[in-house]
Parts: sequence; structure tokens; C-alpha cells
Amino acid sequence: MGFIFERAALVGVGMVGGSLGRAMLGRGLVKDVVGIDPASADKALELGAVTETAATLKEGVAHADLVVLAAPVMAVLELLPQLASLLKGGAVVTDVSSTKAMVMDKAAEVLPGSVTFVGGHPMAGSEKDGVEALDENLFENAVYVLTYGAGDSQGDRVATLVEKLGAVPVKMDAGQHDRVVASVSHLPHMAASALAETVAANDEDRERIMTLAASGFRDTTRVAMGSPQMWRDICLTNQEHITDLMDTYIKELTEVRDLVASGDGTGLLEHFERARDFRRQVPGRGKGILPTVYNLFVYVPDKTGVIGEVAGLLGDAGINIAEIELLRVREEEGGPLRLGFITEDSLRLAEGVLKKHGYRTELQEG
Ligand SMILES: NC(=O)c1ccc[n+]([C@@H]2O[C@H](COP(=O)([O-])OP(=O)(O)OC[C@H]3O[C@@H](n4cnc5c(N)ncnc54)[C@H](O)[C@@H]3O)[C@@H](O)[C@H]2O)c1
Ligand SMILES: O=C(O)C(=O)C[C@]1(C(=O)O)C=C[C@@H](O)C=C1
Repeated sequence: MGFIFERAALVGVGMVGGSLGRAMLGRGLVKDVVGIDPASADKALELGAVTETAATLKEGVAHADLVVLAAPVMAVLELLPQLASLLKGGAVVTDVSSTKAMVMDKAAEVLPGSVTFVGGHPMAGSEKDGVEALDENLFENAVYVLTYGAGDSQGDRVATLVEKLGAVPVKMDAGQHDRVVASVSHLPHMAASALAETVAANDEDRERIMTLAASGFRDTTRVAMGSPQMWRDICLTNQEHITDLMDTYIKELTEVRDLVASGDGTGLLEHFERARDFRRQVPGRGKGILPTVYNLFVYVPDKTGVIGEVAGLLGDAGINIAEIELLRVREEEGGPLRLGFITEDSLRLAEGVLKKHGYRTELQEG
């Protein structure tokens, strides 16, 4: 397969940039990747996320035919004007920023007509930051939003790159993107961080809180562990949509608070039923536009190296594991390991291999 771009420059090589660099190189989609990031370019080179580093933007982007901006959004807004006079004619510039309207406007304002800007936002990530947290499979089966005009062949070229990364490109207008992510990504972060702060304020019970915090608290606050700088920048570049939704959320919380205060059991039941109905409709994998994952549950004992052993057996048999998750482990008892496969054939093959080696397995199409 030929390269989609010969030479890519990554400006910002943190968790997302590093994942992208490794994924593009690993899949043979680009020939070289130059990393420009004073804080992490050397580490990125060590981790194989880039093939070379550059100390300045000028040196880094001079010969690049793809430039990916993967720094926090406010930095991206500052980088765009600096890049304008440094880019090679015909270069394609894209980003991975969590907000799109301000970035698209800035790109249109400052970039020369000889280059094309294609907005990008992979809907994949985690609460971890820094290049050490890179994951070359981050984009597999993830929705990847792209913002570009109809008939823009460079936009289609970036969409091909995204597809070859294993992601699902979804074309969307910047304003619509920002409104939707404010609901499904930014408001959840505001809620999670406020929830964490509310609980943290309870000094008296602090120790017992740490002991009792189970999956409810963990599930609803995981994202509060995300990079403060990234979330500050998201808030500063999507203010209106976030504050509108927070107003609605505060109203909703007040209504629920009043139901609790007045002991309105019927009202509470109705509230929880409506919330549950909606939450149940949010598609898991295989029900929305993302491909089905075929799940195999493997019961593993609580012993060191068991996950490596299972992965090794499947790897030796040439079977690709798309997802791996350890569900519950009780000390000395072990627990189920969920393995996700993209094809039913891989699922059946994996089942055969593991059974042959004495593992108890259970199938489920998820
Ligand atoms: N973390 C996620 O889940 C996620 C998911 C999708 C998109 N994003 C977006 O991706 C971007 C990067 O996020 P991340 O999670 O990789 O953060 P990160 O903190 O891991 O990486 C950001 C990197 O940018 C570098 N940087 C900052 N300013 C720079 C500059 N002027 N020039 C060069 N490098 C610079 C930092 O040194 C750091 O290494 C952000 O815009 C974020 O909104 C994040
Ligand atoms: O999974 C997480 O921890 C994330 O915060 C990822 C998440 C999201 O909200 O889904 C966060 C911001 C990015 O713009 C895209 C993805």
C-alpha cells in the first residue's frame, strides 16, 4: 500500500499526537513523522511515535505535506498564525482539537490559499495525558469528526487516512460539532469535576469516603482525572454551548433536589425512569455506526501473568484482539476477562484455542 502522505509533522506530541504518530507509522500511512514539541519530542522518538524531531516550527513543517496540530486548543489558535508563512505550498493542515468553530475560523483567517485546512476531532481518548500514555490502537473503531467543504479532495484524502487508522470518519459542520460535544463530552466533564469537588469538600468523612468509593463514584467521575489544561482550553473555546447546557443542568438538578426534599416518590420514579430510558438508548458498540464487537468471556485465575498468557496464546495463533477488559477479580478466585473481536471468525478461533488450553469460556455478541 502506498503512503497517503509522505512526510507528516506533528505539532504537539502528547497522548493524542503520540497515538496518531505511532498509528500512522505502524500502518504504513506516512513515510516520516517529524515531532515538534519542546516537552515531549525526544520521548516520542524513543517510543516510536515520530521518526525525527525538530527544535523549531520552521524546520519541522518546511517539507511536510501533512501538518497535524495536536496541542491543547488555545495553543492551536496561537500556532495557526505562526505556521502561515512556514508551510509548504499544497500542504494539508489538520488538527485533533476538541472544539472546532474557533479553530476553523482562525485557520480560514490566517492560512494562505496555497494550503488546505481540514478540521479533525477523534472521539476517542482517555483521562491520561502525555506521550507515555499513547495508544496506537486509540482510533480503532472510534468516530472521527472531520470538518471540510463539499468537493474538497484534500478533505477526502484525510478521511481516507482516518479510515485506514481503523476509525469511522463523520463529516460535520463546526458549529453543529461544538453543540453536540458540549452535550456528550463537555457537560459530563463539568458534572464530573463538580461532583468530585463536592465530595472532596467533605473533610470529616474523607477516609471513609476513600474506602467506600465504589463503581458508582468511579464511573461518574473518571473523566475528572483528565488534563486540567486541556479542559480549561475546551471551556474557553466553547463557552456559549457549555454555559447554556450548564444552565439547563443546574435547573434539572434543582428540580430533582426539590423532588427529594418534598419526598415526592412518584416524581422521583418518573425522573429516574426517563433518565434510564434515555441512557439505555445510547448505543453501545455494534448498535450505532460503529462495527459490532464479538465478545468472548474467559474465566481466568488470580495469578500473575495470566492476561499475558491469554493474549500470547491468541497472538501465536495470529488472532487479533480488538478489546480487552478485566471485569471483576476477587483475590484468589480470579474473574472474567472480556475479549472483543471484530469478526465472528476470530471469536470462534479464539474460543477454540483457549478451550484447548483448558480455559473456561462463554460467548456473547455485544
Ligand atoms: N485527551 C483526550 O481524550 C482527547 C481526545 C480527543 C482530542 N483531544 C484533543 O487533542 C489535543 C491534545 O490532547 P492530549 O490529550 O494529547 O494532550 P497532552 O497534554 O497529552 O498533549 C499535548 C501536547 O502538546 C504540547 N504542546 C503544547 N503547546 C505546544 C506548542 N505551542 N507547540 C508544540 N507542542 C505544544 C505539550 O507539550 C503536550 O506534549 C487537545 O487539543 C485535546 O483537546 C484530546
Ligand atoms: O474518555 C475520556 O476520558 C475522554 O475524556 C474522552 C473524550 C470524551 O469526552 O469522550 C474527551 C475529550 C475529547 O475531545 C474526546 C473524547
